[in-house]
Amino acid sequence: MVSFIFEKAQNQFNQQLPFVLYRKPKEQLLKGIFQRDDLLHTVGDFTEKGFVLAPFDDTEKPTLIKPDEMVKEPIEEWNLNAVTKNPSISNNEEEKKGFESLVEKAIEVIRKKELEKVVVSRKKEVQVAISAIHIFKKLVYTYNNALCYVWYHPKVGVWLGATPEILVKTVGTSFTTMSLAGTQVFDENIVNPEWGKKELHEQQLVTDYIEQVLQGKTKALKIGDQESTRAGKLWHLRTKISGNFERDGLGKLIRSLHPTPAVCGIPKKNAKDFILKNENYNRLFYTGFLGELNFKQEQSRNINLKNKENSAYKSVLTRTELYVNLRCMQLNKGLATLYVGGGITWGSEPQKEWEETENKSETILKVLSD
Ligand SMILES: C=C(O[C@H]1C=CC=C(C(=O)O)[C@@H]1O)C(=O)O
Repeated sequence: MVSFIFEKAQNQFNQQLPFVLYRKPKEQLLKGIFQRDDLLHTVGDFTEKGFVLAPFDDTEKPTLIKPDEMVKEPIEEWNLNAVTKNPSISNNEEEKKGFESLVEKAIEVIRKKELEKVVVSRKKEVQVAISAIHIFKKLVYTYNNALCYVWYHPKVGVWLGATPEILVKTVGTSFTTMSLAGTQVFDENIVNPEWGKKELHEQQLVTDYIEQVLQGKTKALKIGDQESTRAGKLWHLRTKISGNFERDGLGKLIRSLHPTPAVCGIPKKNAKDFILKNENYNRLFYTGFLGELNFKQEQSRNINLKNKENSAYKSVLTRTELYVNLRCMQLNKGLATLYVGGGITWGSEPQKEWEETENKSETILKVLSD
């Protein structure tokens, strides 16, 4: 059976019109949002509705795909046999040396106490011979716990990814977010991974920072326990955080969270300055955020259990669900640019940080090959 959602996405590509296809973590439903014109819409005060894709640099405006048409379709068996050859990877010694010296520089600045933590990153280029939609299908099949997406705008290009990190989810005026940091390779013989001091400290810094920026701006703030969470072939440390925010305060909430120290650092301004000055490339949408902004959700509530006819009424709540854009890539005429990074603290070692970014790049590399 030909899938309507993929046919529609292909038509949008052919007509150079914006769209996004995505599958939320653990859901068996594909969603598509299609825009009828090719205008590059942006988000101003976060009261807009649509699918947002925001860059790392929070001084630049997020883009918005207008939901002129929204389609949902259950996930089916797709034919994924069309892959031709393995990607050729351009990794070389110079890239490794360059990244390790960036890490050394970051450690130096941390030792001078100008920064407590900074996330440094790099890009990696790979030639691929498969289409964006095919890569997206493989992401969906491979990563059940991630938000998988393919996003296209004729004035920006194609982005794809499978991210494990929530920036913020809101329903009405309640929100949940998470502090995610610390990485180790998944080993199927280990059920509960043990964490070293460096990782525990690195992740705690993120939790403390989020708690601090949300204190005073939100109510009923709850910080969960540190737990291990799996993202493909990796483990991360995570703490769930929840609370309530002011009505009309969504923009303020998002702006206080983004970019979190899981992708930028502490203090935020110094870390961002360090990144912009030293990384020597533009992160664009990597470590930005993406997802549904101000969607409507119908909620049924029982108000009188004795009287069945009047037992339920429906209220409509506004819902937002944004993810941090990690484990992602940009696709341009067969050239895939992958983006990977890691958090640097006092205990970091350049060689290990390089290996960590190599492991992170496997999330995407795995679906680019047979
Ligand atoms: C910056 C990335 O990951 C972040 C999220 C989880 C764990 C991280 C870490 O262990 O360094 C990073 O903070 C990336 O995947 O490119």
